[in-house]
Amino acid sequence: MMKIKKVDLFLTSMKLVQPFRTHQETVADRQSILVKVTDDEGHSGWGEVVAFSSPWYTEETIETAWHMLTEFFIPTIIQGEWKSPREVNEALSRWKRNQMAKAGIEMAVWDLFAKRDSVSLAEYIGGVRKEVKAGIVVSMDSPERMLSTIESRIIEGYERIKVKIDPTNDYEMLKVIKDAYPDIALLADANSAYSLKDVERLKNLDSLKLLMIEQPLAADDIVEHAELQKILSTPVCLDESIVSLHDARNAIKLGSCKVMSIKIGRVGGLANAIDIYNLCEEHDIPVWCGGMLETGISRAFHIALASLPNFTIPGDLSASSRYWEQDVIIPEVVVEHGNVKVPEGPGIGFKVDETFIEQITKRKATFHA
Ligand SMILES: O=C(O)CCC(=O)c1ccccc1C(=O)O
Ligand SMILES: [Mg+2]
Repeated sequence: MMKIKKVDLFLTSMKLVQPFRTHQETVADRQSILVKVTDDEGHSGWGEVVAFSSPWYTEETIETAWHMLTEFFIPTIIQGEWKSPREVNEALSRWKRNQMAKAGIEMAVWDLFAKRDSVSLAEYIGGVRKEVKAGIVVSMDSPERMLSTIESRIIEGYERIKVKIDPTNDYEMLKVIKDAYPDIALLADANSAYSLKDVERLKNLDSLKLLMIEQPLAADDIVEHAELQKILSTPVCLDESIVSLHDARNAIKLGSCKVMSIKIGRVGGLANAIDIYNLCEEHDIPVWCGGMLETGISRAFHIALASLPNFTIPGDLSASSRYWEQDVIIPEVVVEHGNVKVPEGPGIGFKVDETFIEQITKRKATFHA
């Protein structure tokens, strides 16, 4: 049994080393909500809300998440006695959606349980890999600048490259990259920039033999994605469309994708992420682990998740230094020979730098049982 005695919220702001550009939004200053839960024995666990300041990726924002946490989710979990992180996830499921806000606190509870039991989070969830494959995302830019960024990343050891595309910047830019690096594992993420009207444009990308195309259509275009996948030989990967196990089930049933990206925040927590992972394994759908321009806390969770055996495709797992001058964890995440080591220490396996967190905190709140 676990009694949660205290919850601390830190609304932080960190400058990205480079602004991150998609067709919808440019992120330069990254706000996050870092969540610390403490039990009655003095153990504590950390989680992170990966919503953005504006609702460009999903409908949540940092402020809606703050509201949900303070008014509903913290009061729901701070009074009970919990047998497992899953039980906390189920208690939160009585409230609708708001997946990233839920995930932020649910993750902290997973870290807390693993720390109390003195096992690494990876081991706690059945992870087997000692290291996981890294991957890099190159934000939208001119083809020349994207090519030179890709060159540096390849030198740093990344073997899988993802680029952002939209209808004004797709085939030609991808062709330039493919011609320069014919052997690189290349995928394109459209973040819903297309509709079925663009089917010829998308079909034209088939000749590039991309690893996959990520989220070409809108988040709720689950039926349209199935139509598109029938026409394309390139595998479709869903990102924004999958925010629950139910969504994953529908997508598989309809044939809306051949690959799925799993992000703990997007799907409302680690328990849901594991459920989606298991469902995909049952249906031979390869999965990979996404990223959210997150701090080291959420990244640590994604590293633990990616240590499960069926994460066969390198994810958006990059070094801390690709995003931040300084990360909130010690040591920071590093990529060596294209891999990230899965930490073996208890819980997330990184020390959380609370002194640094205090420095970047814009708003703080503490809740007692
Ligand atoms: O490097 C990362 O953290 C992932 C970059 C990325 O593509 C992304 C970042 C934030 C939100 C959505 C996405 C996405 O996968 O669509
Ligand atoms: Mg994506």
